[in-house]
Amino acid sequence: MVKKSNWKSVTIDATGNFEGLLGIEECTDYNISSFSKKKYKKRTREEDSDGVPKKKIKNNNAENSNDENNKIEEEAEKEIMKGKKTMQQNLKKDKKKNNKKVIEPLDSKNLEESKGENSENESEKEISNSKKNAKKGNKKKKKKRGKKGKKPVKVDNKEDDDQETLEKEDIVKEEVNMDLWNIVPLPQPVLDVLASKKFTQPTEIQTLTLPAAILGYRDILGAAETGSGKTLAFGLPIISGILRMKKKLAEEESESDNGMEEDENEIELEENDDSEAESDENEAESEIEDSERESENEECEVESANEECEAESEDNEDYEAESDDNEESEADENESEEEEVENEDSEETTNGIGCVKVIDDIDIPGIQLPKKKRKNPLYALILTPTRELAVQIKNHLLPIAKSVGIQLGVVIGGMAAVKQERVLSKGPEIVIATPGRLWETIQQNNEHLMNLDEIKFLAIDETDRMLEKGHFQELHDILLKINGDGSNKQTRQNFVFSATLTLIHELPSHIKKKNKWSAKKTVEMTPAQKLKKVVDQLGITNPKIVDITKGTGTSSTLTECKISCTIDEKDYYMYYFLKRHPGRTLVFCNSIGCVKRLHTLFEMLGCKPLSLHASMQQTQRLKNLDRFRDTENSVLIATDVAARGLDIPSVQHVIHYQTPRTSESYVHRSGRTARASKEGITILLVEITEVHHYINLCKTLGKTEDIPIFPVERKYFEAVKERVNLARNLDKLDLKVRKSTAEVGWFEKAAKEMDMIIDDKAMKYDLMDSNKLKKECNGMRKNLSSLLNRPLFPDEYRLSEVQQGLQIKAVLQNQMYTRSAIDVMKDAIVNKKLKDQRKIPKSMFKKAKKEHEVILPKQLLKKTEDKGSKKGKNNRNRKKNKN
Ligand SMILES: Nc1ncnc2c1ncn2[C@@H]1O[C@H](COP(=O)(O)OP(=O)(O)OP(=O)(O)O)[C@@H](O)[C@H]1O
Repeated sequence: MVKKSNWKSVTIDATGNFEGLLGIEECTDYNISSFSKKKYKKRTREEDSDGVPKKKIKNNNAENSNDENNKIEEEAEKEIMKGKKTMQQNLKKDKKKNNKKVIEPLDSKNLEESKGENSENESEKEISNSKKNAKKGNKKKKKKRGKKGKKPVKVDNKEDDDQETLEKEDIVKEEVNMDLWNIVPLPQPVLDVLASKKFTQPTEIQTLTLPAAILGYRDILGAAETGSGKTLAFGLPIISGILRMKKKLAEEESESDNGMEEDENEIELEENDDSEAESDENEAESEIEDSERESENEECEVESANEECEAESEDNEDYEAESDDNEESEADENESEEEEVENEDSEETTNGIGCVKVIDDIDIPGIQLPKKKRKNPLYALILTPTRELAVQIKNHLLPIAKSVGIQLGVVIGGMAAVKQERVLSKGPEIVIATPGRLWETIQQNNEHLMNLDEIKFLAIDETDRMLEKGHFQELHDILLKINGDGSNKQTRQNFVFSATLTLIHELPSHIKKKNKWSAKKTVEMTPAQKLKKVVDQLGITNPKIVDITKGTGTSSTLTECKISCTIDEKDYYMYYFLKRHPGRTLVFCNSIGCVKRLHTLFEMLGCKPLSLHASMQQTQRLKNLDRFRDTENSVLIATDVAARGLDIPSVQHVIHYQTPRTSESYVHRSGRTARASKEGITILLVEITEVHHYINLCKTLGKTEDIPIFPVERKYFEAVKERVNLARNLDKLDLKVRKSTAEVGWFEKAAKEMDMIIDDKAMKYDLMDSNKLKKECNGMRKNLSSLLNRPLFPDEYRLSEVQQGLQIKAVLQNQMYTRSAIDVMKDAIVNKKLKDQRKIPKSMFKKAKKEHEVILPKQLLKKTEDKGSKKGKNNRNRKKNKN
């Protein structure tokens, strides 16, 4: 565009009809500049502030300048020739940006046009961005502020609240000392995210694995207790690795671009015979411009990546069709806006200097055009056994990835195919997936998953579960695909993590028996052999093995206990526990049927339980998990789908309603509490048929002592039983009512369809039965609700008095009432130990005394002897007195 201009009047030296012509002016001094993004921004802002619509300005300009353009063009041609090189380089950059567009041979006019094209493209982006921004309104503004705040730059003349945010964030930064993360070089934005989460230092597993993974690029086999931070132990190396790769790729690209530029420059030099000094100047100029543009483009890319990430996170969090529609309609709106903007721009450019002719996909001999820019390749794949875990890992890594412009995508069962397609079409660098859906998507030839054998990072969370025989056949297929012909194996970094990676089972009794008689004996695996098997299955070479599980896999902050009972009593104990020790409680069952039964029963008992199992709808599964997370005293009854990896903050209690079949299951279920150094308690309900599972479990986990028994106050048990029994009966009756109503309904319907005449009497009896049952059911429901309204524990009586105003009592009783299960159990353990100590036989004490006599210094011994003699004298005196 023409930037600065001076106009001089020109005398007309010609004959002809000049009616209506006032005079001609010549532009004598002007500059032509390319349309930089920042300048454009400024311009649009000015226009906006004038309150004049953009389109109008463009048209007016066009009218005024139409007749002037010819002259300007002539003069401009000279100037343009000077800046030809600069233009060419700008052109190249723009071609790279728009990659599908090829500019016609580089004569001066086209250069001019290309300039217009440059500005057009940039302005197109700008306008569409600004429109989008305007639409997003305050939300977007807030986000931008956040971004600005992250940069430790002092900004003057900012809005007050901007400054405030900066100051606040600076304060936060000052408070959080992140020096302990210096073991590895992490980008500042990543450290900022970690600081905001108050992760002031790496956990043990992170300390032991991050340097080898990030600095040594080693494969990692990590076994650490549940809740110890394994996700970041593989997440951070993957993110920082991708960043490094992207940076390297960008450097290589810019190098090859420079090479190409040089070649083209040489051709130019031959053509134009420009002076050396001039070309140097232009080169320098163009370099500066290029670098400016590049940095702008980078910013732009990162921003858009971030936006996409955000959108995606929303996508993934919400599986509802409703939101789908909204998103789609929003996308449509944006598209139409962009179209509008395109039209505006084309009007502008055709009227002004930048007249552009664009031909798609034409190769110009002698000019090597940049390859069509490929969408982000897939760098990393994270595989998990459950959908919830995949979503959780995404949520855990998202803020970190987002801070450095890396996108994450989730591929899990239960997700709508359209949504799945959309997620992958964005080209996320990291895909987190469950094996089943991933394999399905691969088989549908999804473009983003085509080059799985070229991925640079592979993480398998809960690996032992994933590689178990009979599970996840798809995983083996996926691994075959990833390993391909084996050529990329060496360049891929692998992460294998689990809390039970090195847990070894005792041989089952039937194999032991078999071993007795057969010559071919099955030998128990050692942890090393188990790891080797994993390494072989995955095709990993020379991994760094870190095992800090200390044989158990459970956290040291976990308090374990059990309740031995009959199968019938399990409901009583569970109800007692939930009522006596309110708190976020996760109850595990071995089957979906059991989950369903307990859900109905405890719903009737007013415990408002949530449930989670594999045959539920994915939306409901995630909703229930969220509710459980958000409600303080909530109860989630689940199968083992919730056992692995789920990180729900502040789960206080885990109840194993049924003894888990494997020790791995016990470890992972129990690991939902006592996470990240917090305390938690796990209670195992063991009935007689489960004892052998319990014994196996203790053996595998290397327990030398029986798991201690949780103390239950028996005095409340009658009231507990009464309620639970009533609820059970109600449940049974309710089922009967539903059955009979369904039967009557079915009979009537079938008779109608078959045009049968029904015996009214028989029908009447059926209906009477059904109504009678309903009445009975309602009566029982009333009884139960009045029972439930009464306090179960005496403390509760006093609590209700408290509600009437006795506040001092409230404090005391509240303390009594909410006494935590952990405290109760800890007290019980201590008391039991004290009792056991008292139980030590006298002979043991004598022996101990003898040992002490050897160790104790002579002086002390004398004192104790003196005391003993004094005591002896006193005793003798007492006896004498008595006599
Ligand atoms: N460096 C850290 N400092 C403090 N907390 C951390 C740190 N790293 C991770 N955490 C937190 O610890 C909790 C457990 O982390 P994570 O889910 O990664 O554990 P895990 O070892 O994978 O557990 P599981 O074996 O059950 O899957 C999370 O809430 C996470 O935010």
